[in-house]
Amino acid sequence: MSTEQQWNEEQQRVNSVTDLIEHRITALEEVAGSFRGEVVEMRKEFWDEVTMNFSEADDVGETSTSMRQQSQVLSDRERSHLNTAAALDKMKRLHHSPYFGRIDFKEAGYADAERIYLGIASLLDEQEESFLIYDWRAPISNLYYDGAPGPISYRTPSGEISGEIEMKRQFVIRDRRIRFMFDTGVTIGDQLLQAVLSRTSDAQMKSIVATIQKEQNRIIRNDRTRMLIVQGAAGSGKTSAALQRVAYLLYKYREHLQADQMVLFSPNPMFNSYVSTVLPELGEENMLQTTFQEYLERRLGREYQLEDPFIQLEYVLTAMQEPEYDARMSSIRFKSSASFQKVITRYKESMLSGGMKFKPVRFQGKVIVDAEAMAEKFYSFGSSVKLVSRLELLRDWLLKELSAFGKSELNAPWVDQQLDVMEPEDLQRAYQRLKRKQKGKSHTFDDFQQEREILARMVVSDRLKPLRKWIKSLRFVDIRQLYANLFQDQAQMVRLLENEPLPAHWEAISTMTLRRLKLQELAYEDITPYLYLRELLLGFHINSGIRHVIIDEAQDYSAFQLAFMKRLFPHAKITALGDFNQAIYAHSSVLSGTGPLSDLYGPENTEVIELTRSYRSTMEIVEFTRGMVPGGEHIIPFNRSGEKPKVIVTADLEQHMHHITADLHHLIEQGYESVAVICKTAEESSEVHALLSQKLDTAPKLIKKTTLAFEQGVHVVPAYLAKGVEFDAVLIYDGSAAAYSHEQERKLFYTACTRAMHLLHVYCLGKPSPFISSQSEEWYEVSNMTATRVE
Ligand SMILES: Nc1ncnc2c1ncn2[C@@H]1O[C@H](COP(=O)(O)OP(=O)(O)OP(=O)(O)O)[C@@H](O)[C@H]1O
Repeated sequence: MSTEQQWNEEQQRVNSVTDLIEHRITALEEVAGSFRGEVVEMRKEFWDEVTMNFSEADDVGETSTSMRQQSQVLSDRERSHLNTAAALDKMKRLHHSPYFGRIDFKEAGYADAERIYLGIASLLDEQEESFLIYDWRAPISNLYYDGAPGPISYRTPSGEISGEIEMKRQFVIRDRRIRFMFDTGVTIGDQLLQAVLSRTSDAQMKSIVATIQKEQNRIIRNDRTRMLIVQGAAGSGKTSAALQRVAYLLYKYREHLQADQMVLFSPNPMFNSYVSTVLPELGEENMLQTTFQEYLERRLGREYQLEDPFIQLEYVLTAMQEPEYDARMSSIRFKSSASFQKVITRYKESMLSGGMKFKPVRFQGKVIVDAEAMAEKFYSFGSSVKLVSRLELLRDWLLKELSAFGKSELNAPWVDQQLDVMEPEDLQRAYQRLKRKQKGKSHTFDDFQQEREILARMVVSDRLKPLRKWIKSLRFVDIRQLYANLFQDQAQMVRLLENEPLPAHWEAISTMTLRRLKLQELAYEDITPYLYLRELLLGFHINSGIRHVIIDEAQDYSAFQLAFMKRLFPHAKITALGDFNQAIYAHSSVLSGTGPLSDLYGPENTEVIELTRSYRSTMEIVEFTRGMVPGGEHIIPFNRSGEKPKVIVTADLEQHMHHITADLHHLIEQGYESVAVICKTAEESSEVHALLSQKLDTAPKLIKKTTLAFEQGVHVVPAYLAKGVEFDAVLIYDGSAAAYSHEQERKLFYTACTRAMHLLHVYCLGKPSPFISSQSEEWYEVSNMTATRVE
């Protein structure tokens, strides 16, 4: 058959499938319209339909049954309405683009091959017997992603099916018309991928279902492993694969798994908005999205001023000249390590025999039970009783002591004073309370003495309430003092470290930690250990409803934090995605090989998948950036060409800004939709933003750590906040040796440069960074402007 004939035949199929979809849309719209009307009517009539009669006690029961039945009918109708709306939404999406792939599969034992068309949702024919379109997540669709033409098999719930793929075809169909169509081999359409990747970027991430690659498919469909680790080069599709994986799991386990049982940990709030449209685009609800910092804030933010990872990073990047710098670095490394976690675990064990610290129970400045008495009581319970049980026993004892204290205060002068100033409402409240307690028995304040006692008891009880709550929630354990103690007692720390050495600069670390604790502050590196100690002693908060945790940029979590997450989500499978070359924090973890991530659930429960092909950037950008990191030669660029990255060396700030501004003007004129000027720090970003705002017609957008939405246009952004996102063109504000030459800056520089999809210009105020100059000049073009004058 000629290509033209094939094209016509396929176009006819597109026509008839689209006709059917249109027909379904009309039918569904009718149903949806009538449902909507019905539900609105029912809501209005709700109170008429139910039998209302509250006059007699017996009728109350009848009325509530009637209301229950009526609200059941209403909620059934609403559910049907929602289902219809979802079906309609699915049809509309199919209408826009019904399918993107076809495979002809001849099952063993059958004479003819079946034509299988794949789309973002399935569609049955008019008789509801056979599939006109298969959902991309259906078992059979795996053949499309996984197999080349030839013999193959796939797994279904009822067993393995084998056969042969006779043909694999790709389409781009938009609004009833086939725009592209070609037959393809193993890799799904280099051609289509070329077309997709050459497009300009979007304010939102896109779904990649039509072009999922074989190795990405392994990530998406992996549903057995407890811990799935993906180590992937910058732009290799880790985040994309993770999101399609969520859609896949929601489809495969739709009977048991809901979107709110999955949570994504993102590097920053803006990233959340960037990825938030992918799942809805695939017809699924969004999973929960958060950042680790948000979680920490929720747990400790009321008690402490918490430093966030960005402030810590800014310190790491800018404070090299400060006297405490080396000590802080040593502190960050130590406190993020698995050894510090062990230290804290041993510390807790050691408290079985001594060392617990308590806060005295105080009332109006007066000590009711002092810390020594509490410790004495605590250790009187005997060594066989578990620590947490001892705390509970101590709590019960304290509550009794508090009751006794309350009784002894009934005649205290402050109570009299309170009684004197009692308002009539208070008296009324007291009376009501008494009545409730006595279960409706008639009661009057007939006896003055009795009345006073009742009111006094109420006054005392009200006043002691916060203290009772404080005791009940075990807040009498002095966690701050216990944490401080780790840094006050060097001999103890040496013991707890067992055979490991004290970290360098121990004394300075201690002083720094204690100083901040005193100010009610926790440095970022202290937050997780502090919380861990608290939870070890008072009991762990766990979230047992979550079934899947997806950690993006997993290399940015410390060993300690990862161990913490494991405890927090005891019933979840974990998907951790990251890139060790983008590990920009001082506490970062490695992803593959032996490391905290792979140790978390042990080798038998862990699978590591590596992605080495980079899709985001042009071949030239990948060739340039991969030279900056060790092992970069393993990163394979996707075959898409653009211009070589440019390195522009300038002599002074004026000249520097002049060239950057001219470049931005030019890029805007050329139609680049998203351009980023990437700076090193937040401070530098706001300075550059101010300068550019004066020079450009439309002020660029400054991205801060609090920025929530990612938009098109020109941005100024610190490198660490550009993590995970991408831009059509990237201008590095200053890639000079003065800005990037320390080893800890290498990965930040790499992360910044790899945000570029089509164009990368590195401006250098002075000599270029060694991460550039150590590379062969064949990978980039240099323009030295130092000798030219700005007009
Ligand atoms: N199979 C694919 N088909 C089409 N586009 C793809 C595919 N895989 C990745 N991409 C595109 O490549 C770009 C990078 O993908 P993504 O952001 O998921 O990579 P990443 O590995 O998370 O990157 P990084 O670690 O650098 O943040 C995105 O524009 C994405 O749409």
